[in-house]
Amino acid sequence: MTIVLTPVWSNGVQKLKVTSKPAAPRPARGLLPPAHDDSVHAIRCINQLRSKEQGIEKYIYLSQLKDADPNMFYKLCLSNMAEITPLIYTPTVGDACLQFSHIFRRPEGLYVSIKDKGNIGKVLRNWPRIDEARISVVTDGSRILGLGDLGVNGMPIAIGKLSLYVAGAGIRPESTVPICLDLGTDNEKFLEDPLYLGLRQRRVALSEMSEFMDEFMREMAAVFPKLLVQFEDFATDKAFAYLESFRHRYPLFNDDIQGTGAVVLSGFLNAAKLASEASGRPLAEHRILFLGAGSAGVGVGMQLMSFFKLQGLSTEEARERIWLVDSQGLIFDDRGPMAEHKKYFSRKDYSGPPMKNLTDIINYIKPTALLGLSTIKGAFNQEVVETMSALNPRPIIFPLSNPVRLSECEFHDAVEWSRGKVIFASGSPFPEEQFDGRTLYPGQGNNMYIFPGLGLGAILARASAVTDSMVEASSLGLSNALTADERADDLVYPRIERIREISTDIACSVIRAAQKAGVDRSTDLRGLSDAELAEFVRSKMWVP
Ligand SMILES: NC(=O)C1=CN([C@@H]2O[C@H](COP(=O)(O)OP(=O)(O)OC[C@H]3O[C@@H](n4cnc5c(N)ncnc54)[C@H](O)[C@@H]3O)[C@@H](O)[C@H]2O)C=CC1
Ligand SMILES: CC(=O)C(=O)O
Ligand SMILES: [Mg+2]
Repeated sequence: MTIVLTPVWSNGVQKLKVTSKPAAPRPARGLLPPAHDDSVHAIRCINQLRSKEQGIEKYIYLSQLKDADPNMFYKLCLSNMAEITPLIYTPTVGDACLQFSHIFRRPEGLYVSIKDKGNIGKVLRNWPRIDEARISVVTDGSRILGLGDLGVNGMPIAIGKLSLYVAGAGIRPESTVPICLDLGTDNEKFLEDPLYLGLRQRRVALSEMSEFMDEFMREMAAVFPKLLVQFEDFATDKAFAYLESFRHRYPLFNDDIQGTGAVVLSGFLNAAKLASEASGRPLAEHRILFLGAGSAGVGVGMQLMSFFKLQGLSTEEARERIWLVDSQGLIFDDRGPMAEHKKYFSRKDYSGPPMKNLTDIINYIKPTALLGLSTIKGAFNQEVVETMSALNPRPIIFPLSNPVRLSECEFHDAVEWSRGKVIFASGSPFPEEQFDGRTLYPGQGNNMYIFPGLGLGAILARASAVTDSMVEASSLGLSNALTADERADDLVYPRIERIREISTDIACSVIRAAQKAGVDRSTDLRGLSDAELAEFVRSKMWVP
């Protein structure tokens, strides 16, 4: 027997009903080989996975295993997080997206295209598990990782993120809804590919897309009243526009802007302490330079304002400690017209000639931290890392672009060029390195640490909106989750194997923030002590 706590709703207030249910039935006698045993089968499955050489073959195997035997798939994920996450998520999911129309075997998720405009509700109602739906990752495929416009081939990113919701936060598999919106693609290669699975047309105009998005969100709320929406990998202008237009009307967040902001703030809080211990400079004196000023760069910049405010700086003082560089160089007012989202961090204190060379910019700003969200492979070259190392006893260098092949810098190089001093976190994983007889560990500054716990907290609180305070709480929850052992190894993020524990901490912080903001509709959770709340969160996690 399994004990089940079911939330029941009465007059908008949630109560818990305790019931028990029998364990899942075994297949009838004769339908499994005589010596079949689940624990041995787990070994068989991991051996089959490891026998495949290419990442994409492993991805296909895991995708089929998930379809055939979701329990075993998630069991393997949970017991081999460090090995399997890079296969179902970045970097391998990037290859899966690029090749999606060629490796496609079976439909998974929901496709809503511009041809459905006017009938979107009807399409959504075709989803087979409407009542169970709690979390949807929605992409329009217009900026998948750093790989650009992949159109409907972006579906694997929604699927991969949702697999991490299940593995990392115990969201029930049947509660997840991957959605890919097909509004056309400007990817020439795909438009000419006879196997491409999306509409063979260019992206529609922004005005038409906005009408589509209004209808889509309205129908989502009507068809799935308990659903939280995560916007994923929309091109930057749309990412900002749709977050702003919908976040006050529906429970939703943008992972690239807010999730990435939260994960980097968290790692930065820990990294800055290590760097300040080495330099003796106060935390408030950190200076942060970004290469890349898109949804991720600006989203992280906005969230890092909290780092300085936590040190007692005013909003204006916080903003002055952040510099942004885009493809045209340092962003400053006198440079001329610029996209709306870049204006907030545009410098008013520089009016010289355009400054493009990254080393020159570093020598001018003297940053303590260099963050990459530019999609430019190798942009943090030897000269850049050495310049940062000459300025700082422990330079903070976070090449955060995905997937691995677009990373601004590899961990091995960063360690060598900084003579082992670098404090490093990257968007996609790198192996640990030996230097001077010590083992050095790279952090993975990826929103995968945040969204499972943020989503779980928002779902359990039945939040009517995802507030800035909830996003910040997820970040602080993560930065406080480091154990003494992890701190002793100079880690800035916890080990991924502890993801469920971390997601519990994050979810609790998010629920408390939702309560404070008054957006929680599960008001009975307000009366729980912190220990009871953590127990409640754990009890809600699905276990394969
Ligand atoms: N680690 C993580 O958790 C996350 C990482 N990312 C990664 O961040 C990257 C950027 O994403 P978005 O901001 O949404 O994309 P985007 O395309 O909007 O932004 C890229 C930015 O880099 C700048 N850039 C391009 N070439 C440059 C050059 N040569 N020198 C300097 N700047 C240059 C562009 O001007 C733009 O400001 C992607 O690789 C994405 O995978 C995004 C979200 C989360
Ligand atoms: C990690 C992620 O969300 C991205 O690279 O877009
Ligand atoms: Mg993303």
